[in-house]
Amino acid sequence: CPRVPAEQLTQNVLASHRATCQLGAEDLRLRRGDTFTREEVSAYQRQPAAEMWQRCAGRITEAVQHVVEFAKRLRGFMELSQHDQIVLLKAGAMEVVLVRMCRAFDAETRTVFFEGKYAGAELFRALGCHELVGSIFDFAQSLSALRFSESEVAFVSALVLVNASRPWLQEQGKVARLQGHLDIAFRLLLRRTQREGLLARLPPRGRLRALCWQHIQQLGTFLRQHPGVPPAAFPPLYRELFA
Ligand SMILES: CCS(=O)(=O)c1ccc(CC(=O)Nc2nc(-c3ccccc3)c(C(=O)c3ccccc3CC(C)C)s2)cc1
Repeated sequence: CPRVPAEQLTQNVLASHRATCQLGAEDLRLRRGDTFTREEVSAYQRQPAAEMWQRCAGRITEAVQHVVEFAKRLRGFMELSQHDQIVLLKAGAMEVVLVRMCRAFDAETRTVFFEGKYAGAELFRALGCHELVGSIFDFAQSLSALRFSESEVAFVSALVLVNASRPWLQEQGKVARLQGHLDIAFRLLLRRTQREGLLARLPPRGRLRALCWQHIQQLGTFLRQHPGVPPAAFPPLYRELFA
C-alpha cells in the first residue's frame, strides 16, 4: 500500500522499539526456565540493603537510557523543544521501563529476569520495600495477561511518552498533534490485527503513575534510613529522575 503517513509512522515506531528494546522478547522467553537456585536467592537476600538498591539503580538506569534512545528515534520527538523532550522523559521514562519490563516477566512462575536469571519477588527482600516489589509483580502480571506483541509494546511505550497532559509542557499543542498521529497509527494497527479490544484492557494511566510514585517514595525512605550511603553511590541519571 502507498506509504501513507500513518504507515510511515508505524514503521518508525516499530523500528525505534526494535533498535532500543535492550533484550529481545524471544531471548527473554527462551530463558524463562532458568531460575535462581535457593542458594543464589538466599545470597541475594543476605546482601546489605544499600548493595541491592545500588544494583537495581544501575539496572534501572541502563533501562532508562535505552528508553531515552527510543524517544530520540521517534519521528517528531526531536522536533519538540528541548524543554518538552526533557519534561516528557522525566515524567514517562520509568513508566516505559515498567511497560517494557513485562516482556521479562514469566506469569507462570511469577518470576522476572534479573542479573541473568529469573527471580521471584523474595529475591528482592533485602531492598526492604516488599509492597513496591509486590506491586511491580502484580502490574507485570496484569500486562503479561494481555499477551502484547512487540508492535503493541512499541506503540504503548510511544503513547506513554508522548502524552500532552504532562504538566509543565511549553508546546502542549505540538505534543498533542504528535500524540494524535501515534494514536491513529496504533488504532490502524490494532484494526489490521483484530486487536481493537486491547485498548479497553490497558491498565489506567493512574496505575503506572502510582507505581512510579511508590518507587520514588521507597527510594526516599531508603536514603533517609541509610544516611551513610553517599549519593554518588547512585548513577547521576537515576538521582536526577528519582531522588
Ligand atoms: C526493560 C527492558 S527489557 O529488555 O525488557 C529488560 C532488560 C533487562 C532486564 C534485567 C533487569 O534489569 N531486571 C530488573 N528487574 C527489576 C525488578 C525489581 C523488583 C521487582 C521486579 C523487577 C529491576 C528493578 O530494579 C526495578 C524494576 C522496576 C521498578 C523498580 C525497580 C527497582 C526497585 C524495586 C528498587 S531491574 C529486564 C528486562
